[in-house]
Amino acid sequence: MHWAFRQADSLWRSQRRGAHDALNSKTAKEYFRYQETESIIMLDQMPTTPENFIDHFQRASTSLTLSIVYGWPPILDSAHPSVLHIDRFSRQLLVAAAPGPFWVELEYFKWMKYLPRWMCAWRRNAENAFSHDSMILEGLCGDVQKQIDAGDETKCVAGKLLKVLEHAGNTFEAAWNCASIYEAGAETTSGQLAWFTQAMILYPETQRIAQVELDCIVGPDRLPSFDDYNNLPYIRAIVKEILRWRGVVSLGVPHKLSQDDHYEGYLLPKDTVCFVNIWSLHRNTVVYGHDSEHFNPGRFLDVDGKLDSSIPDTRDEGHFSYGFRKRICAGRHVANNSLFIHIAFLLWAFNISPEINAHGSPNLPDPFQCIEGLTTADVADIVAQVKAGHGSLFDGQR
Ligand code: HEM
Repeated sequence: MHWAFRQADSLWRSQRRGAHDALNSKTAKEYFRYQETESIIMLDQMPTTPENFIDHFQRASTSLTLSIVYGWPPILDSAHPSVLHIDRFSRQLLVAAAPGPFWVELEYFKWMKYLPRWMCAWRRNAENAFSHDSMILEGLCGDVQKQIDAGDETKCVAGKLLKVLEHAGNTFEAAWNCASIYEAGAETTSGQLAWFTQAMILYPETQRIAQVELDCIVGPDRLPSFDDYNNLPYIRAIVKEILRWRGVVSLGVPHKLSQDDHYEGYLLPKDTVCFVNIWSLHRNTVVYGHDSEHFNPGRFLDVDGKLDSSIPDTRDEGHFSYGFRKRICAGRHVANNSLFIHIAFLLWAFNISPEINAHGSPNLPDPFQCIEGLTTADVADIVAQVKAGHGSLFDGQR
């Protein structure tokens, strides 16, 4: 079902090909417009309820993924049923993927699969969640299929995958395949933004360096955009460092060995479930230096301030948060772009600082009010002008 956990068989290969077509570095540029729109909405809404910053991040990430995967217009409400659904779906997945009740039948107590259903709460929960989710996901894909049948040109990922998988005659797989992208893309990006907020509070000097860069390149009279990408190396270094310092998938995605393997004299038998300790790799002082525990975007810049992420085996990412080799995250270009533009917008518009408590000292790091103030009084005006210019993108919201 969820193809991040699927064996690398022929169906996985065709899904991966479809996802590559839809999410590769070149195609990812087609989504710039959506990503900028989500940043504008975030800037517009954040000052009203800055304490709910995580809700704003979740709304933006879910809305973007729905646009990319199913071609939806932006959703504006962080309590929209789709935001809540993706949140519940991801939590279920985390529980199912972690060693625990859902592994009993699969791995260690195989005899338990012969127990009657009424004795197995884990099986009932999994089956109920599966039927419920399948219904929602098939509905989402079904809407796209109707558009295709009506002859509408749809550029969304679901449209592309439905065409690829049509040959295999497997629309149910297409529904789960799209859902895997939808799920993989939403919570991860918003989680990274939450860690970004914490980094800005704990390392205010990095926030100031980034804001000086934004002042020089963007200035106060317009919003940042992807056209500034090459001229904002420090913001791009922040993206890499957030993923290294506090990657949201710090133990990777568990995979089963397809054959016996040997590591440092140990036999790892076929079917062993393996995790990669990415957290530990990111604290390797030989690779990242003696300050590897700390948040320091400067580690990704050379002496001329240019981006330098030449860490072996990371496909130029400079970290392992997107996984490895043929299973590497299919959406990493989209994720990097989202993080870049959201972070540029947030630091252009706001100072992120901790709440000061009744004793005059900051509440670090939690609980905290993250947004203390706008960097310039004109932010609201500029956002309003840009929203007016982007009129069509804000039409037909769900
Ligand atoms: C900061 C955000 C993200 C992080 C940290 C992240 C991380 C990961 C990791 C660790 C994997 C598993 C790699 C493995 O199996 O070893 C993965 C797989 C995947 N990710 Fe991401 N991801 C992010 C965002 C996205 C986005 C935005 C999308 C899509 C729009 C996406 C789509 C996928 C897909 C489809 C897979 C399954 C690939 C496969 O098994 O072949 N991810 N991601």
